[in-house]
Amino acid sequence: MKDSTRLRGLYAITDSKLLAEGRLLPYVEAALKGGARLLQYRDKSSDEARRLREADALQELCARHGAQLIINDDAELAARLGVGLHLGQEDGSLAAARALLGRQAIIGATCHAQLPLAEQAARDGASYVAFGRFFQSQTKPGAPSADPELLREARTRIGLPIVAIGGITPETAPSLIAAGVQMIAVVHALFAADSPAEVEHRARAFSQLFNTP
Ligand SMILES: Cc1ncc(COP(=O)(O)OP(=O)(O)O)c(N)n1
Ligand SMILES: Cc1nc(C(=O)O)sc1CCOP(=O)(O)O
Ligand SMILES: [Mg+2]
Repeated sequence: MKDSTRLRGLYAITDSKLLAEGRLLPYVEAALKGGARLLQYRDKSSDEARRLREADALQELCARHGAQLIINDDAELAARLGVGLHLGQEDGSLAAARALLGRQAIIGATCHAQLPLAEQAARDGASYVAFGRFFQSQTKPGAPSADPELLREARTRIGLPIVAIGGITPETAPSLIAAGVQMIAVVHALFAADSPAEVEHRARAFSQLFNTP
């Protein structure tokens, strides 16, 4: 499948606090049932065995629902599972990750609000570039802020799918989609929910925003 078709829609990102105590798999499955196309496993712990176990289970869920698994920060784990990777500016060389994971792997890069970072990521072999944070984020309040105006220029200068992230809700997502982003990456507005049914409902609301022409 071409990147342009698989890299579009809701991009769900896990959170170890919101998805603790047995919620990881049922909540992620609900997000996938609600239409999430990409799932990022974002776990900042150093418990290698648990990370491998959880990523393995998420890979199986993603395969069942036709979604793509992306590992945050950890190129070795992505290589071990043969899945995608998301790297920030402090997370190591994107070009080296591309060499490790191969041409087909989805590799994303955080570019904050800086088009030159996105242009460099494109040269280094990124599959998508991520800009943010566009709104107040409960998950990462200290992330540098970005103005949605940036997206219009990004669309003309960067020939890769664009992800928007940071405090995005079903109410704020439409303006970003109208500005040309292909994916909306969400943690809190998706997973801070009381039940899997609520997560599925929220995922569906985000996903439907991509159905309109
Ligand atoms: C889709 C997406 N965009 C941006 C980020 C942030 O990555 P990074 O700057 O490396 O910060 P951490 O997520 O590692 O705290 C992301 N994870 N996903
Ligand atoms: C992990 C992350 N990176 C960001 C960036 O701007 O680079 S914002 C963010 C958190 C996204 O979670 P929420 O949808 O809860 O705001
Ligand atoms: Mg990172």
